[in-house]
Amino acid sequence: MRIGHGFDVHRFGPGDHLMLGGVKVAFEQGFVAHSDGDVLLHAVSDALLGACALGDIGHHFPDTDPAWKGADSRDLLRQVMALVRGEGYTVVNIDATVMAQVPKLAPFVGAMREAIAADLALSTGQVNVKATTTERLGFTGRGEGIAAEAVVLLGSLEAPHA
Ligand SMILES: Nc1ccn([C@@H]2O[C@H](COP(=O)(O)O)[C@@H](O)[C@H]2O)c(=O)n1
Ligand SMILES: C[C@@]1(CO)OP(=O)(O)OP(=O)(O)OC[C@H]1O
Repeated sequence: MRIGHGFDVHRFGPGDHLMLGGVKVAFEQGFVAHSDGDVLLHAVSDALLGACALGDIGHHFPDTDPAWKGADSRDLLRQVMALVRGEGYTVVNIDATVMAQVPKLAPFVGAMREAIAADLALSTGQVNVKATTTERLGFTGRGEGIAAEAVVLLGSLEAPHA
């Protein structure tokens, strides 16, 4: 078995929606990013890569490469999962936390879990997403951006729970 951890931050900038966990969330700002800025999927992707000692998404999809300009982070996540399978692993479970003072995310959490589960060929019971405000403290609390953290547990493709 292998464990992995991911963390990512994106600041708010001009825009009218956020992509979070593969879900479009209407908002008065967007994310500043090379890709669609989906900070939750980036944290999950980094956790998967971390569990396999394969570096991070900045290594695999550099923000200097025009190929990833405006990229759909669900595409990046699926590519990361292909790398994980190539190493002989599958996901046992994922737990993620989004730190966001705004917007209110509880109504979107179910759809985020479904999107992540679909991209990784998991059941929704293997994917948990949580949100917390950080109580108006720090950059997230001031509403300057959003942070996300994820941990994943991988098992071997032959015997996932061994
Ligand atoms: N952006 C957010 C942040 C939090 N929630 C939900 O509100 C509840 C209370 O949050 P705390 O900051 O006190 O941890 C919690 O259950 C979160 O799910 C949210 O929907 N959107
Ligand atoms: C996702 C990538 C793709 O170029 O760019 P960003 O959307 O800027 O996201 P970040 O987490 O800052 O860096 C990882 C990059 O690989």
